[in-house]
This record gives sequence, C-alpha cells and structure tokens, in this order.
Amino acid sequence: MTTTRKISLHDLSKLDAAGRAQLLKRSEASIAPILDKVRPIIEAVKNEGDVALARFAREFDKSPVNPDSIAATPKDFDDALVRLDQEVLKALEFAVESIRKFHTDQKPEEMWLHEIRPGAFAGDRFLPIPSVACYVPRGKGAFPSVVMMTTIPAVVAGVKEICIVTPPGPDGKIDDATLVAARLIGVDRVYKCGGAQAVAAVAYGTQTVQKCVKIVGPGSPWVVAAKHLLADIIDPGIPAGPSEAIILADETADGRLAALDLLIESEHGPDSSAFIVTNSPKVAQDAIAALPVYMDKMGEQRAGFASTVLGGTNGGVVLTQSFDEAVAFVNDFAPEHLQILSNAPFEHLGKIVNAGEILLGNHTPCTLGNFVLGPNAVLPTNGTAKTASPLSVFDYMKRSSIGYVTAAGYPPLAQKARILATYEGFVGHANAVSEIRDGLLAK
Ligand SMILES: NC(=O)c1ccc[n+]([C@@H]2O[C@H](COP(=O)([O-])OP(=O)(O)OC[C@H]3O[C@@H](n4cnc5c(N)ncnc54)[C@H](O)[C@@H]3O)[C@@H](O)[C@H]2O)c1
Ligand SMILES: N[C@H](CO)Cc1c[nH]c[nH+]1
Ligand SMILES: [Zn+2]
Repeated sequence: MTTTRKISLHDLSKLDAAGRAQLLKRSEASIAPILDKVRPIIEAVKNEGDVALARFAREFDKSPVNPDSIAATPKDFDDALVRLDQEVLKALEFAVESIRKFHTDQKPEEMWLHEIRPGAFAGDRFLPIPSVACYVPRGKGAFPSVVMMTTIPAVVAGVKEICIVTPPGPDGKIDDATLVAARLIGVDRVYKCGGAQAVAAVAYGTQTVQKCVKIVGPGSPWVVAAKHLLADIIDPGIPAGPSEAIILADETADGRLAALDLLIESEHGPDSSAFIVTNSPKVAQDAIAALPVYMDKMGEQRAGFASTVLGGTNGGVVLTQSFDEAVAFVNDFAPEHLQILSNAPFEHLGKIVNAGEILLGNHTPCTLGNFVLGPNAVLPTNGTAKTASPLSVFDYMKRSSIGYVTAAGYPPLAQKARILATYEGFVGHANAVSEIRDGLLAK
C-alpha cells in the first residue's frame, strides 16, 4: 500500500506576488544565531591547535580522535581500500576519469597574448594558487563525490598543496570511499576534523594541519559561519549551501519521470529545495500521483527529508499557464541544478539564463551530474547562480595580465596615455610617457 503524502501544488496563476516570492526563497539557515558560538571554536583552534581539534571531534562528532591522530595514516588508506567494495572502487575510478577529462578540457592555456594594436601586445597568464583545503561534509552521509569534485580540478590546475578536511565518524575513522577517492586522485593529506574547527585549522594551521590560502567545498551552517568569520585570513571560495533543483517539464515530458528526478535533490535534507515546474496539468497530475510511490521505495530518513521539502513552500509542483511563464520562474529562482525534460530540450536551452547546471533530456538526471558525467557538482546555491558559476579549475588559479609594447608600437599609445594622465591630474604618469622618456631611450 502506498503511504499518503502531502505534495504541494503551487498554481502560479492563483498566487499573488508575496506567494510567488515565498516560492523563490530558500530555507537556507541564517548563520547569524550561531556566529557567537563559532567565535570561541575558532579561538580555541587558533590557540590550542590539535588539542582543540581532538576535543571538538569528541564533542561534536562523538568521535574518539586524539591530538596525535588528526591526520589519516598510510595504514588508514590501505585499510580503507581493503574494506571497500570492488564495485564502489570501479565506480570511483570511472567517475575520476570523467571528472578529470572535463576539468582538463576546461583548463585554460597558461598564457595568451594578442596584438591589440600594431606593436602592442596584451594577454593573460594563469598560474595555480599555492594551496587549498577541500571540505568534505559528513553530517548527513559520506561524500566521496565531493572529494572528487573539489580535489580533481585542484590537481588539474596544478595546485601543489592540497588537503581534505572531513568530520570523523563515531568509530574515529574517515569514511572509506573518501580515503580511497583521495588516494586515486593523489591527495594524501586527509584530516579528521569538520565543522567550524576544520575551517579554523586550515586558516591558521595547527601542529598537524597545513595552513592553506583557500578553502572550497560545501558545508553545514557551522562551516559557512566559520568561512564568513575567517574570510580575511582564508579565501572562502564560492558559496555552496543546501542542495536544490528544478525539473522543468514541457507537455512532451513524462510526469512519472519528472517525479523520479524531483526526488534526487529533495532527499539531501529538510533544508533542500526541489520543484517540478511545468505548464502541463497532465505532467503535474502524473507527477503528484507517482511521487508517493517512489518515496515509499526510499527508506524512512530520505523519504522523510523529501516529504518535508515537497510538502511545503520549498518544493512540490509549480503549475504555470504557459511554458514561457515556467521559464521565467526558473530564471527568477536561479537553481543550482536544472533538468529540462522534453522531447526537444535544446529548443528550450537558449531561454535559460540563470542556473548553475543545465542537464538536458530524459537520459541526463542530476544523479549523473552529481557523480559521473564530468562537470562539477559543487554549484552556486541560494539564487547566486544569477552571478556565480560552478566550481571549476578557475577557482584554483589566478590570473595576471601581461603587456608588451615594441619601440615601433609605443608612440601612438604614449600620446593618448599622456592626454588621459594629464586629464586625471597625474603629472608623474604623464611624464613617464613624454619627451623625457624619448630622450632617455634615444641615448
Ligand atoms: N552543494 C553541494 O555540492 C553539496 C554537496 C553535499 C552536501 N551539501 C550540503 O552541505 C551541507 C552539509 O552539512 P552536513 O551537516 O551534512 O555536514 P558538515 O560536515 O558540513 O557538518 C557537520 C559538522 O558540523 C559541526 N557541528 C554540528 N553540530 C554542531 C554544533 N552543535 N556545534 C558546533 N559544531 C557543530 C560538526 O563539527 C560536524 O562535524 C548540507 O547542507 C548539504 O545539503 C552540498
Ligand atoms: N547534489 C549535490 C550538490 O548539490 C551533490 C551530491 C553529492 N552526492 C549527492 N549529491
Ligand atoms: Zn545530490
């Protein structure tokens, strides 16, 4: 027998502006109430280092970690590989290959230099940042996929010092697949610390944990709050909060397929957001009928998370009067993940302007993107896809502009620069491109 579940149907034509605005809001927890709790955690790690990390692991993760066992040992890696199911190992290897290929293709040439004007050359040079810490969450499950998504682009970019910070389990160990994925990728520094204390550890460095210039990866509000407080000391990277997705379905879509895919990101936690957005009443009805059937196959915890999300204003089915209206809703929402279910998904692609990731057609569910397709699954959440981009090799590189002007190319540039420098009142600037220079160069 199928369990009765409430699935919200939001008929956009019946909602006023406030109702529509409510649907666009995420449930992302405000970090304000926990900032005062995070400050002493940061201070303790700064002052006591590993001793504080071990204490917080015991307190928050209920994990028997000691100050001298913060780093995973070579034996920890070996044991994890022995314990890991061969099928999981093969799947990790497959995923590493796709993700490495995608990010290698994405990597820019080390330098480009174009002749902007005759004899005047300019371009960009890309270099890797020196170090990065990759945060891999563990509160609501293990995330070897986050290991791959955060460390592979770092390796491809050429970052020399890469480490992983992740909460230890109640057995005092790091998740097996996390260690195995790290080894496959070539990262051997994995530290047993999570939450705010992990961010502080990589920001300041401890006796064990290396200090890094940047931290990447998603995390709970404790992680987000620590990144916020330490942003002057460590680059906090792109924001990546609770997972969210929109399944955009036109009248050619199968509502049951839309239902199946809606349950992907809605099962992450009660703070996820997930909507089917469609102009087809039939797709909406079929999806609502199918959802409880699929939820019954998910297990209590995950079905519970999905129920919370889909029964409130952070999820469910949004019904619109037209497909253009559905597209407008998507662009206003700016989802982290977007799937387009249609017989002709490429026809709709050009209309989408705000989405972290756009997955096209019936054979490209978010699950493929999350694990094995290649593009990065650490994506801008909470509407930040309006201006931000997915995690990429560019997050691990910095750029210097390059310029070179020949003697023949110099005169027209100097003349125009002198005029502008004089207008701005910069005499020193102007002198440097005046006859004084010509005289010096003539000698
Ligand atoms: N965007 C993405 O790519 C992506 C991928 C995976 C997960 N996520 C999101 O990342 C988040 C992960 O959060 P999580 O909780 O699962 O794992 P987490 O590892 O980020 O947080 C758990 C840690 O928080 C700290 N903590 C918990 N309670 C505390 C307390 N009372 N006081 C101080 N510290 C405390 C502990 O140190 C604990 O180790 C979720 O919101 C999930 O949706 C996003
Ligand atoms: N959907 C997440 C990003 O929002 C990534 C992920 C990892 N594992 C499962 N899902
Ligand atoms: Zn996911």
